[in-house]
Amino acid sequence: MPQICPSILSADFARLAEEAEAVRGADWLHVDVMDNHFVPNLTLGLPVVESLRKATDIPLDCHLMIDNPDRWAPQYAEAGAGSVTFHVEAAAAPVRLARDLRALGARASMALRPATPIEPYEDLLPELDMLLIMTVEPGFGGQAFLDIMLPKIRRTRQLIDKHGLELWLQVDGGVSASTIERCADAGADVFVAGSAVYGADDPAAAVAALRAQAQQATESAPWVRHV
Ligand SMILES: O=C(CO)[C@@H](O)[C@H](O)COP(=O)(O)O
Repeated sequence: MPQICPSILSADFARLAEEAEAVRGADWLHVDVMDNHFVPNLTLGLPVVESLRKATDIPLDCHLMIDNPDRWAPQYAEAGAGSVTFHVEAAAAPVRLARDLRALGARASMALRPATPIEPYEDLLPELDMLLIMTVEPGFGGQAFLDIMLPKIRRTRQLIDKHGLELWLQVDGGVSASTIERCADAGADVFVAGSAVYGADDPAAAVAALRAQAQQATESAPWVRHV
């Protein structure tokens, strides 16, 4: 079943509790943490995650676009994030960090910028619960989807299948009604959508519609084994 994660980067930061309520039915609430070093934007941090955790039942999917995730990521797990994503380009010891996150009870997830290939990290995949392939340069919402990421999504799905892993494959950036089917067909099963959800008149209906589209595309996708 495809999962949809509305990104609160496109929400009204002055009304985050209401904005979480507006996407009831979403699988995860995607929380973009940016430090103005790893990416050229500054968003929110631990205190906001701690408050959001109390304000919504939707599990939090924290995407850390920050330097030194080895130091900070475990604190997001302790703050109640159900899933914590760090960037491999920023992590000093990604295996140790993934193990630390799992030990704290969070799902461990690793992200790749568009120019970072998956192949050097094949042996790390069993240490992860999710792999995030960025389909825009990280930093801002509302950017155009990078079609050139589709082969990387396909190759990653092949690696997941080759090793028989239960790893989720997430895509983030420019995911919308016009791109989600291509992502699902290539092998993604977890979809972050910011402007496509919060820019809609009815964000909860947009979540349901995106999930239905992804489900339909997944049913006929070449990577799905029908038993
Ligand atoms: O991480 C990021 C941007 O760096 C994303 O999570 C954006 O928030 C996605 O926004 P849309 O591209 O869906 O508008």
